[in-house]
Amino acid sequence: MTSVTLDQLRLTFGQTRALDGVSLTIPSGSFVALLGPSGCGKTTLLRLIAGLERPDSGEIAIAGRRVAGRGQFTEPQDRGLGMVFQSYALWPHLTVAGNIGFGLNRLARAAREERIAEALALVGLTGLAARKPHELSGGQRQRVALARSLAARPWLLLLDEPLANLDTHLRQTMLAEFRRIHSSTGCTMIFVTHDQNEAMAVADLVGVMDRGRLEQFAPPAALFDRPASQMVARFVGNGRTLPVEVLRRSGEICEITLGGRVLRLPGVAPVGPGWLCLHSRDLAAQGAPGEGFDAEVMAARFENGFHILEIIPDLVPEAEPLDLRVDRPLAPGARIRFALTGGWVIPRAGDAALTTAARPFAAPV
Ligand SMILES: Nc1ncnc2c1ncn2[C@@H]1O[C@H](COP(=O)(O)OP(=O)(O)OP(=O)(O)O)[C@@H](O)[C@H]1O
Repeated sequence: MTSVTLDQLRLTFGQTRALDGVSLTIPSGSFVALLGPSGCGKTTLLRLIAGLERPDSGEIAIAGRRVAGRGQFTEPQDRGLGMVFQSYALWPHLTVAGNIGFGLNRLARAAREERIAEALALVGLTGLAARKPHELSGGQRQRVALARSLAARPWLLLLDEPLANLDTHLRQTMLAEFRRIHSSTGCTMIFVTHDQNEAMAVADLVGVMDRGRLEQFAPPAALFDRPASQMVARFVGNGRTLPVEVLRRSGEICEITLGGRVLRLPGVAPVGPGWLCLHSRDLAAQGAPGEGFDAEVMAARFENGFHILEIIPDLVPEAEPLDLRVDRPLAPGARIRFALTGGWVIPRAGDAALTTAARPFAAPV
């Protein structure tokens, strides 16, 4: 079976530290997304696994066999993997069948045709074998590129932003296809994307990267529920972090002060400075006087069928606005009261200098 183990991978291009000590174990048969802002090192990591780059230091093992590190290097074609890129790179003069069978010359004709038919069926293109790439839609071309990789029956498939050139509707269709192909082939898939909705929709496990480092590797829900760092808390789901003081911790409940108020919320921070990580689902509009927090409405927007208010709590005036879902919009300047219904408290060690008003990460495209 095909697990992938990365141990302390480092790679520098000139002055740029593209990867800065990444360690990760990708279980055999899993569907993993590598996610992070532009330039965080996702593609570099994928290229290292593929063998298209050599690490400065660290090791890579595929299916328990070392392919890079300690003086060893296995060429890409000998790693038993398939790759699908953003650009489909199909041969324009070959038919769909010709493109898919291109790398299968070592097989006898009958076996090759069987593989082509099998790959076409896997991606739902049976019947289009005789077409040329220019006679296909963008989505169909992407499927041919996928079929070409699958025809070699790889145990490890690397996908580098494979949906970047497709429109929203086609992306959704292809995401469903990836999941279906993953469950029917059982191969390990590693998918690079900067679009977190895409990552969350397809992957069993998501690796969030930032500035060449792996911040967290966890199932999608855990990135929301239990972010490991301020970066993950803010990047995933457009989260916010508020500075708090942790007074006491008992198991996974932290007693904190937020703007002078004492609260008990889930978390794992030791006594001392902490971040309270919040998403809009952790806030509820609440009318009861004397309870909750007072806030001022800064802006309102309509998103995915909900009215969202951007509010600044009176107790934390320096905070970046929090998102609050409401039934009806309120004008900027209006007052509102809200309750905290959840959140996750993490330590503020090391990044205490970061302000809560730090620039938000770019929204997913
Ligand atoms: N061949 C190269 N030569 C010089 N610098 C490089 C090279 N490849 C990558 N880099 C730099 O390494 C860093 C990581 O790049 P990488 O392409 O891995 O990021 P990424 O997370 O995939 O970004 P994006 O989402 O924009 O594709 C970036 O700062 C990039 O400019």
